[in-house]
Amino acid sequence: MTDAVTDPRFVGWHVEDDAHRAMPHRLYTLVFPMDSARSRVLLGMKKRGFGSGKLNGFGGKVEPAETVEQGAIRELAEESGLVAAAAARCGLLLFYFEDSPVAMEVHVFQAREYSGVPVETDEMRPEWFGVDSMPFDRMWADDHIWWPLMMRGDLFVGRFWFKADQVTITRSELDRVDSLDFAQ
Ligand SMILES: CNc1ncnc2c1ncn2[C@@H]1O[C@H](COP(=O)(O)OP(=O)(O)OP(=O)(O)O)[C@@H](O)[C@H]1O
Repeated sequence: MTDAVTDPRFVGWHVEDDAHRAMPHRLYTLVFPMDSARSRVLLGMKKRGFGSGKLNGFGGKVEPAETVEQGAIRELAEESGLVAAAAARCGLLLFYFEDSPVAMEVHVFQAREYSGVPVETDEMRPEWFGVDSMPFDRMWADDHIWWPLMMRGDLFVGRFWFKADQVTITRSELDRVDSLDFAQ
């Protein structure tokens, strides 16, 4: 596994305080395939592993030999069957769980053009939802907080502190940013 502390792709240090910057970070992607013509977004019901039972975008850990965007496109294909040539950066999320010494650095993307049709995989069961009727009660507790910014087209950076129950948020920060260019 990539050494999370020295991973040169880690960009959280641009927005973190000294204490959190010193934590090991693991990089993840989170991709939302958009169907703008019908104001829909594809979510997947996670069938196993971290976050199982929740609806979420598609994504996972970034592999050592790929860029974050390549990882986003790869996970989208693996988990949903959709093939995208590019993914647009929307935000950066940092998650701290009280029982974990490793911070999660999640790079959020939208896929606006893609080919293929959604297929159920071992990991995810895909389903379309209207962007104005999101099933936030079946998603991660942070999602409803930053979702409106993403829908407005604002770029954002969020930090969320979770209890070990993976439900309770004890502290949060969310900022609109002019650029995510540091997150290359
Ligand atoms: C805490 N609040 C959260 N809010 C919204 N999304 C969250 C999240 N916490 C994790 N996520 C996303 O959940 C996926 C986990 O990925 P995860 O299944 O662990 O990775 P990967 O597919 O590589 O796993 P395998 O080890 O191969 O099974 C990944 O998209 C990551 O961005």
